[in-house]
Amino acid sequence: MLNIYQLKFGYKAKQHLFEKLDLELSAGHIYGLLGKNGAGKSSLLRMMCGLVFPKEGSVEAFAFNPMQRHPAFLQQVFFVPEEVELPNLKIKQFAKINGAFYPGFDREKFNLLLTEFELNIDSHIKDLSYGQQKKVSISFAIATNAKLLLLDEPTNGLDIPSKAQLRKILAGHINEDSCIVISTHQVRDLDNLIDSIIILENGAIILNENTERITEKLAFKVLQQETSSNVLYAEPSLAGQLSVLENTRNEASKLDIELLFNAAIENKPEILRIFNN
Ligand SMILES: Nc1ncnc2c1ncn2[C@@H]1O[C@H](COP(=O)(O)OP(=O)(O)OP(=O)(O)O)[C@@H](O)[C@H]1O
Repeated sequence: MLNIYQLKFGYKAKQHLFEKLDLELSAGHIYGLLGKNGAGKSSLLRMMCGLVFPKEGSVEAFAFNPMQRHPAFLQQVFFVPEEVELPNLKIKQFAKINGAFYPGFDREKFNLLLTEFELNIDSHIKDLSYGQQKKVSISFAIATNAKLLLLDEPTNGLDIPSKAQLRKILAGHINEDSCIVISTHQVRDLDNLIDSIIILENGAIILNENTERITEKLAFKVLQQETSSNVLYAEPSLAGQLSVLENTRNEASKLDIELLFNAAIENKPEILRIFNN
């Protein structure tokens, strides 16, 4: 679906945000893109849809080079930025004008999603709250049926019931021809939705694995003390030490994305060793 090879990129001539970054995304998956503030998550999403260009290396998305901004490519990709900016129109006018650009745009689906988010298609966008505008943007993005859906912090600004609705909607939207990449710090909002985790750190991808393989290789446990030599990372909690261990005994455990992220940042060499074995 998308291949990034040996990517070098920076906004300034001598400062590189990415160095030799490789990434492969497959259709049928919902990826969670994680990284610290400033790691370059939004920049990477922008690169995937051809809004910024690499200095070296290549990006290929379903046989297109996003840099060329070919209409047939742009019709198949949709990026929802963290801060949405919608035009001063009624929702229905917005959908009519912009939907024309996307051959796969499904008006009925758009109406349905608006209803699920309790929005009225006759409302004027300028009368909506920030969270409501975000819902319009996400609904439109999903209704385009784009192959590649890129969402930057989609749950920011959404109220608690809407986060659950968004999870349900995205889970129902994914199919074997499409791929969703969600950049987020709010990992708990997307728990049980994301099926693959990408961690971006220091200009490179240090982890790109599906959740099954992660729990095959790692165990997430609450320990009363750090007794096991397999502990890769631990942090205190009221219940005990929240710990990430190498899963040498094939134990079943539930993935804790936040803990995984902290383990990957704090103990990168060991995490790399385990997944590259
Ligand atoms: N248009 C721009 N011009 C110059 N520098 C930029 C631009 N956009 C982003 N940057 C810089 O690139 C770096 C990565 O920014 P980016 O927004 O991609 O990171 P991020 O991982 O999405 O961060 P956050 O989690 O804080 O949203 C930051 O140091 C930022 O200041």
